[in-house]
Amino acid sequence: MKERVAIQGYIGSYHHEAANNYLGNDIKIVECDTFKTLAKSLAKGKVDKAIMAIENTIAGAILPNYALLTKYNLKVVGEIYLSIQHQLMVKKGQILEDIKEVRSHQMALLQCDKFLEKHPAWRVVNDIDTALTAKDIVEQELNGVAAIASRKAAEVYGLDILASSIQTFQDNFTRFFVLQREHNDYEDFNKVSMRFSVPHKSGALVDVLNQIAECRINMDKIQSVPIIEKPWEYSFHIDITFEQKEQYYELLGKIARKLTDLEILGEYKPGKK
Ligand SMILES: O=C(O)C(=O)C[C@]1(C(=O)O)C=C[C@@H](O)C=C1
Repeated sequence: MKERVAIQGYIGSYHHEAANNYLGNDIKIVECDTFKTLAKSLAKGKVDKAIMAIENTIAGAILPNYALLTKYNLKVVGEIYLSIQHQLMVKKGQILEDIKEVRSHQMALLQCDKFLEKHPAWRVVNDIDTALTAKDIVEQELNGVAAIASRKAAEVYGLDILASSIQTFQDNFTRFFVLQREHNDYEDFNKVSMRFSVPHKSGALVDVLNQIAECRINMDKIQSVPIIEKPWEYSFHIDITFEQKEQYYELLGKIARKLTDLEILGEYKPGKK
């Protein structure tokens, strides 16, 4: 049986492209309207894996997704870095002057902020997913409406591209997590994502960071995420890479007893940047 893989969005979305890049084409894609539905589908065993965008080089972190990892107890087994080149597309025959409204996923709209500023008269509408906006234009024969989506979406649904690579900065990348219900037992991992909180006292976070430096471990990212039950308190999500696993085990030995809620979200191989 083919592996069932949940994506946020529809066929032709960036999540779809990320899933195929990592897992190949011989998989069963399960389309989910929201990140929450995606997380729930995986937690309930309706799919084997899920692909979840976590951060973008222009628009930043997708903060609610960090909370979903914890809420649904999902594990990171890999990551994908995808170049995101947004295209402005319309129903065949429509021209730039016809456009009154532009639709896309919220993150895609954020990434095209500069381009949209040049067209202040356009109504900007958030939608579930980039590919769905393209699909709707064709299926509902919408005039005066443009979608911001991938070249793949324009091909799949048959739209005309009026402007290419309209993101604010040409080098635009989104990082996706590959998620499962259980940890993978990879032998040769050299990247780890973990979450912890520290006591509200001076130097508590610095102490953890110092231990990372002492083990000669590189911290790729730190993200603070609000703890909703404790207003103005935060948990920290960090990604670390190292050469030898021993460095990581040494770090765990040093910090585990100081942190009450250390959680390993995943041990995996870094994606190709
Ligand atoms: O709408 C899509 O096509 C998606 O796959 C979603 C998404 C995101 O969630 O960030 C994925 C990559 C891009 O950053 C823009 C949108």
